[in-house]
Amino acid sequence: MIIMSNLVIGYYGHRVGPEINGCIKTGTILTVIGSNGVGKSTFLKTLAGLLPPTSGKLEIVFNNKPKVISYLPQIKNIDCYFPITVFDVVAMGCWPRVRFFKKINSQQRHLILQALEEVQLLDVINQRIDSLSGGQLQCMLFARVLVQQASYVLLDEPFQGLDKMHCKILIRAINKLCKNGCTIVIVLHNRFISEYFIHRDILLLTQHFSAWNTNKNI
Ligand SMILES: Nc1ncnc2c1ncn2[C@@H]1O[C@H](COP(=O)(O)OP(=O)(O)OP(=O)(O)O)[C@@H](O)[C@H]1O
Repeated sequence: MIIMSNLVIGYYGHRVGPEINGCIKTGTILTVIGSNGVGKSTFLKTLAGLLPPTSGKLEIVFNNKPKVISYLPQIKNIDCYFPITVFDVVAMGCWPRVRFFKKINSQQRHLILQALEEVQLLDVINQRIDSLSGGQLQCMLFARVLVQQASYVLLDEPFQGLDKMHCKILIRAINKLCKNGCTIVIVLHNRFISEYFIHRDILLLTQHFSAWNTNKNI
């Protein structure tokens, strides 16, 4: 569960967007919507621990779950020209457990193959990532998220540039994660995608207020 009390987010003490109060329940999918520049990505970065709250309180409760938060930034912020294969990128999801320069074991290899199968990328496993399409790249990065086996998954516009087929693949994988007890926060521009999520909640951010809504008709 994530509890936010009078949470104000921003950069270097400068406030961005409204004050946020509320709670993200464990095992739910929260979609964050709002106009450009209102602070959706800033909110995710704050949840990921990459930015400190400007003021207010943010509490992330893990209980007995692993203290792992997986964060997938917008694809425009990712260097896709690095000479590395699909397998290697997804294997990076094991790093927190394996540490650098150690070999992955057969169990981890199985996890990587399973994640690539989930997003239907097994056939490009040994390809360099600069040979992938935008949709394949996005799915590969999501496969890395799956390998991390996080308690919280934070996704910034994961459907950006995806066709219908790849959207379906991702929606199915996100719902599966949720069924397995993961808590997921997704920044979305197309709010209608949230209708396909199970156990969903919506957070609307505007310049002046934040509002929660469990029904889709915001
Ligand atoms: N690194 C940064 N340093 C200072 N200000 C920033 C930084 N990144 C973003 N901002 C500012 O914070 C505000 C919110 O940006 P953010 O990216 O969170 O908005 P957003 O709601 O995700 O927008 P979009 O829908 O366009 O992706 C914007 O005014 C932006 O200029």
